[in-house]
Amino acid sequence: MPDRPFGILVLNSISRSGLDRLPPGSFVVGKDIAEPDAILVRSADLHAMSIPSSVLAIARAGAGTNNIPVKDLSARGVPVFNAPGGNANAVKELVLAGMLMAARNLAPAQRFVAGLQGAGGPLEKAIEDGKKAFAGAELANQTLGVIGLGKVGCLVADAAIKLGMQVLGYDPEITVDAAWSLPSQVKRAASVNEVLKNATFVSLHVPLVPATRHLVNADNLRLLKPESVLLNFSREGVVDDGAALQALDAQQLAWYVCDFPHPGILAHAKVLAFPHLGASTREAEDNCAAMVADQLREFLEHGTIRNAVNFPQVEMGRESRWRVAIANANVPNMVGQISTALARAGLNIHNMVNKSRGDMAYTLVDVDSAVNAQLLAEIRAIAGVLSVRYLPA
Ligand SMILES: NC(=O)c1ccc[n+]([C@@H]2O[C@H](COP(=O)([O-])OP(=O)(O)OC[C@H]3O[C@@H](n4cnc5c(N)ncnc54)[C@H](O)[C@@H]3O)[C@@H](O)[C@H]2O)c1
Ligand SMILES: O=C(O)CC[C@@H](O)C(=O)O
Repeated sequence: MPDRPFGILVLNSISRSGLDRLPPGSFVVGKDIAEPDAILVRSADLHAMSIPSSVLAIARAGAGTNNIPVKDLSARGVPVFNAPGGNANAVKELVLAGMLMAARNLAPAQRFVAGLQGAGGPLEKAIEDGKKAFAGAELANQTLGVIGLGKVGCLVADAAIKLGMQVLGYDPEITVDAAWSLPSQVKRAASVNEVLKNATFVSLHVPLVPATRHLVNADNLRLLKPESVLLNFSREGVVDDGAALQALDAQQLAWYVCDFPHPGILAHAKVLAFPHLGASTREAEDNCAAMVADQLREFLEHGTIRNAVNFPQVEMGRESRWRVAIANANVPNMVGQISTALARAGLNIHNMVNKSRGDMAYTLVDVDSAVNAQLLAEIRAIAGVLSVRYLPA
């Protein structure tokens, strides 16, 4: 353990039930930590800030990591943790709310009723005369297209099936676990276009990456039926919002439900915009904060990597007091060079694990005696080694 507590810089409001998992003796947690060992964040834009060289890990208390410069951090050997599934139920419930709000015209209906305040005349008559304008449609038997069948998309698909909807799903990289968790009634689409052509409700649940920017755009919005509802709980940028507004104006689209408001869409009568509210429930905030706090603590204290978006899962039970954690490029002979350096220093390897994912690899080595600063410097100097940490228990 280090001779001082780990410093954790907190950049957004993070649930206490997560922060309380970082005990005061071992961690100093706050908004003003000068040289933090780690950063805990929700939606704050880390692209806009210079991340101090002291930072060993970033933990995102949520799913999306597009607000974090993951590539740059990978090059520094810094893992970026997130909380897969921690807020999925919260998002699912808001998607259902969005579908119902659109299908039943609830926002204009509510505005109509609020407008009756002080209008004079018999309220009952005004209500009965006015309600015709807000008659809607039921969800049952309609088709929902789900684009992105990860943690959120699978729950949305499942809930829609339970509501009696038909579900058409598209995800070219669906995981085996996600495929197993989907109800058998979900039909598989071969493309975004197939979903747009056949669904009346289309809900997006993909990360924002270069390949998903403007996934829904002027070209493919034309495929929608005029009564369609598009729901974007993914990210601003996944839909070309200008094209969505044009589709609304041209009556090629009935509603655009969006969790990422910006000046261009705020005032449109057919936009239902929420203030990035998908994950804002007590339960989701607690889940995500607890998950990332545990992952951060395990990493800082033992080098364990669980749920990093840029590193493999690496866990090794601790059987010796002396552990070295090495992040390195996934190139040949890294393990050979690390073991040779340890052997040259007369250290016996007690246990070792090395895993890779894409360009990144990570090695945990437990040795039978203490490691000195010179050996750590030698390992650090091996070409391809990105970071080295000594973690004596
Ligand atoms: N509104 C909110 O508050 C809120 C909350 C949680 C997540 N999100 C957003 O939703 C996204 C999804 O969350 P999740 O927890 O389900 O993530 P996830 O990683 O579990 O699922 C994402 C899925 O998208 C799929 N995918 C990637 N590219 C695709 C493409 N081109 N076409 C179709 N599918 C594609 C992946 O294969 C994966 O299965 C997050 O990245 C985040 O941006 C928003
Ligand atoms: O932290 C939040 O409120 C939003 C999180 C959400 O966008 C996510 O990607 O998990």
